[in-house]
Amino acid sequence: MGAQRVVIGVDSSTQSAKALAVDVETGEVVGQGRAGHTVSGTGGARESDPRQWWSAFAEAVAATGWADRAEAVSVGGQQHGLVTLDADGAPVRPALLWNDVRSAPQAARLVEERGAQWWAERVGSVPGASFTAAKWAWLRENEPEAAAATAQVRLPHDFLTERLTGEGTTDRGDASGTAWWTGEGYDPEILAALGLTERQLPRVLAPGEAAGKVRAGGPLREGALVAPGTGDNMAAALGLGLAPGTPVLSLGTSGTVYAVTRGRPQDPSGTVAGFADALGGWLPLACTLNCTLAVDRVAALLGRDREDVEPGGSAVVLPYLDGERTPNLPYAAGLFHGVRHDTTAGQLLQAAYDGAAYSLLAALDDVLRAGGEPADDGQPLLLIGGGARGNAWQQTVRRLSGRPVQVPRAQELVALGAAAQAASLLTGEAPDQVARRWGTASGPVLDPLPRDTETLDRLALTLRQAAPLLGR
Ligand SMILES: Nc1ncnc2c1ncn2[C@@H]1O[C@H](COP(=O)(O)OP(=O)(O)O)[C@@H](O)[C@H]1O
Ligand SMILES: O=C(CO)[C@@H](O)[C@H](O)COP(=O)(O)O
Repeated sequence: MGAQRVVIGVDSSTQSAKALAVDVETGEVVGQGRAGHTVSGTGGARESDPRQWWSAFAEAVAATGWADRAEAVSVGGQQHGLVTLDADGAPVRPALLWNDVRSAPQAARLVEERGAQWWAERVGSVPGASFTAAKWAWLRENEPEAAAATAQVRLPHDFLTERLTGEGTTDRGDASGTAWWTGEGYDPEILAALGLTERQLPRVLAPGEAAGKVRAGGPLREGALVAPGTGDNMAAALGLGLAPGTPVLSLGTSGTVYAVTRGRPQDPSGTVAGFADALGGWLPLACTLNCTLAVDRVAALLGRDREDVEPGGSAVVLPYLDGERTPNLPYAAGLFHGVRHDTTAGQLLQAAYDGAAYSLLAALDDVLRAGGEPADDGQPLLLIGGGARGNAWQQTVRRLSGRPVQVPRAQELVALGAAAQAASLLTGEAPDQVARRWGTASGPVLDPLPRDTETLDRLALTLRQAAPLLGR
């Protein structure tokens, strides 16, 4: 028998770095590690120090016990974040994260200048506040000295990959969240309008092309192969070995709903972002800013455990504590409505789950349609992310979707997808094929429940009627 071959996959997400050491042959997780990040900012601001991502990465990787032996590594990271580096490669300022909504006016201006249809056709997405282009426009306007000091612009996963290899690289999945990459290359017209040049951006690797090798002095074995990495949602799609048309709902800091599609999506309404996946296909996706953290915050305000929900009542909660992206309400705050004397704390908490799941489920068919895949209500919805472990989340999704829900036993699908990318460099297989061989998507399928149309209608009506309160 040959020696055991192990790779490391990392998820550098909003709240923490999570690393898995995985046996290439069997997919068995042989070691894991986790280290937290700090997100700072009040109001609409959300920032993190990229140097802290790097130390959390090193800590998480070391905790797997395989850092000095793993043959290859890959990094999946939170999408969109603007990392600005000076001429020496040091961060000019903290990174502006995907959920920083201060860039909402700049996003609105970008869309106003050229029209939503133009953006959807040109880059697949209508840029909202989360997109890197809007963040760069915010920086130029609000901190011109920082923009002027920026020699290189990176995304979170690019930053970590470059620290490993010394090469400025990215991949098509993460590049598609910038709003300055067309699906074929960087768009010179958009870059010129933003005062950026291609030389400031990383090289976009082809799917399966190695980013390089680990340099000496880092947290991993020198010479280990480094796979391209990608955005966290693209990595999770790889980690599930996702076939075209299978819908996924991810419940984490962000809520996302997406599918791999063969067709290039374009949604001029802006609800669905037309991302690329990490292979040669597409990943239409809708994303909310308020998901597990918002619901946990409501539970804490009510003094309840997160599982302590009760059915019934007339309360509606729109848990838009961070502003919201789907629907596009960056200036909104949370709203409690329909509360009566007999409303219980458990019903209010359930209403917060309902409000957080509502827009994601409402966007599910749009996601499939945008990529030209048929919507089939009988097909199981794959439920992943930290929230997927919670019973209240599972029951909420079953009740509001009316679909069968499959909960993969494997956790940390972003890190697993990154590990599959790393393994594919060693075996020559496609990364999604590796994940299918590892059986990462398998898990119990929960039967569908009758769709709770009464709650869905109440949420839709409240959203419409509350529009003046949720706008600017
Ligand atoms: N057993 C559980 N039940 C419900 N929610 C959970 C459970 N475990 C973790 N979570 C939620 O998962 C979230 C983290 O999910 P994760 O997918 O790791 O987030 P991210 O990758 O965005 O940092 C936490 O905010 C927490 O609310
Ligand atoms: O902005 C998006 C997708 O467009 C988010 O999904 C981020 O990629 C953050 O991911 P998590 O930290 O919640 O996993």
